[in-house]
This record gives sequence, C-alpha cells and structure tokens, in this order.
Amino acid sequence: MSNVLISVRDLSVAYEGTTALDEVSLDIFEDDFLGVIGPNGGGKTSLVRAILGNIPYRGTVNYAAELFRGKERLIGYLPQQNVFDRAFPISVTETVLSGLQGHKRFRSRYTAEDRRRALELLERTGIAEVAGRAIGEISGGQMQRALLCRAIISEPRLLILDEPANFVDNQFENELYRILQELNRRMAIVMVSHDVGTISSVVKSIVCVNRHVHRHDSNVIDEEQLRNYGCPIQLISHGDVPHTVLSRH
Ligand SMILES: Nc1ncnc2c1ncn2[C@@H]1O[C@H](COP(=O)(O)OP(=O)(O)OP(=O)(O)O)[C@@H](O)[C@H]1O
Repeated sequence: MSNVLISVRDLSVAYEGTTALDEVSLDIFEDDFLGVIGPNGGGKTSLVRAILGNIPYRGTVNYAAELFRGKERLIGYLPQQNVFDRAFPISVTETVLSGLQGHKRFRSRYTAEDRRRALELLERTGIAEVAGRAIGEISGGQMQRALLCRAIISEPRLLILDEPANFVDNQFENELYRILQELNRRMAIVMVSHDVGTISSVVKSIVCVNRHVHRHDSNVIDEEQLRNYGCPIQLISHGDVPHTVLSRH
C-alpha cells in the first residue's frame, strides 16, 4: 500500500456566492497518476489551486512530511497557459530555472549544474534551440514544453498539470504523455483535462469534479459510471476525431 501524499478533507471553495467545490474529499497517493476530468466550470482548477494553497478555502489540505525538502514544498505545477505572463522579459532557460526558486535563497545564483539540468530538460522536450529566446517570442507548444521543464526541474514528489495538452500538436501530446509516464515512476502526477477519451489511456485513475469529487480507481470509465458520478458525457469532434467530454450540468 503506497503512502498518502496529500489528504483533502471537506474542502469547499466559493467565489462571490458561486460554490465551486462543496465539501469534497480526496487522497493523493505517492504513485498516483490521476486524470482530473469534469465539465467547464466544474471546479477542476479550483481544486488544484486549493491544493497548492493559492486560493482561500474551507476544510483541510494535509501534506505528508515527504512532500517537503527542508522548507521547500516539492510540488511542481504547470498552470493553464493563459495564467503565465508572456510579457515577462526573461529567456526560456531563465523561465525553466525559475522553477528552482522554491529551494534557492533569495538572490542566490543558479549554479552551472542548474543550467546544465535546464538545458538537458529543454533537449529532452525538443526545444533546446530556443533556449536563449525571450519567452514572449516562442510558440504556444514551445511554451508548454518550457513550462513543463520549469515544473519538474526541482524534482518534485507531486506534479500537477492543468490542461497540459492545450496548444500542443498531436505529436508532442503523445511525447508529453510518454514523458509523464516516465516521470510517474518517481513522482505522483495529477493532470487536469476536459477530455476523457484522450487521457484514459494515459492515467491510472480518474477523478470526476463537478462541485463534488469522485475518485474512480481505474482509467476505464463508461458512460453509465460517469452518470452515476453525476458527470453526463457528450461526444464532440475536432475535425475527424471524436472526443468524449463532460457536458455542463
Ligand atoms: N476568480 C473567480 N471569480 C469568480 N468565480 C470564479 C473564479 N474562478 C472560478 N470561478 C467560478 O467557479 C466555478 C469553478 O471554476 P473552475 O475554474 O475551478 O472550473 P474548471 O473545472 O477548472 O473549469 P474549466 O474547465 O472551464 O477550466 C465556475 O463557476 C467559475 O465561473
């Protein structure tokens, strides 16, 4: 039985009268690869942000001792891309290195080893050629790769990704999932997606979020089960490819 890294209990999040999450509970284990699905506005991002401690909430989020290295909390986060400020005047390499800030003292310099590691990650994700470019001057797909490197450079114990496949082409999406499966050998992964079909072959378990949260300990989930969890599905298509997504309810 693996250890619990994060234990969420009776968590509620509300914004000016809108209840985004209503007394939800969830355990995240050290070997988890969770796919967090749910309709638009269902509360996926709110769940992630509460776990990160970025928004006010009622209830508790407990972090296991192994999630810390000294005072540094070992959680890597790849936010939804529109959250990241592209006008920030730093290079791709500096963006990746900024993922180390949690365990750097204020103003301490990056070491040659830090830079070597950043470049290695940029190579691994196929964007070493834009290492010196300003982050405002790269494509959406390259940006997503850079932000993934930034999220994992500190070797977190838990990696949280919010819709990581947005802005990336099919080829990198598959490569991304391969990288994540490799990373999952040494860290827990929580990946938010609105696309049930695509992630079900990648993740180990599925978590449905629609104001309530249901953990489903399998990566296969059928329409009937989704309905039982209160998440009706809808089939949409992008071009020729049908996608199973959760409809708003
Ligand atoms: N800053 C905010 N101020 C007011 N309401 C908010 C805010 N952020 C989220 N909400 C509302 O809270 C609810 C949950 O939003 P949240 O972004 O957590 O859902 P989501 O499942 O991540 O949605 P999406 O799939 O569209 O990204 C929605 O009704 C949303 O409109």
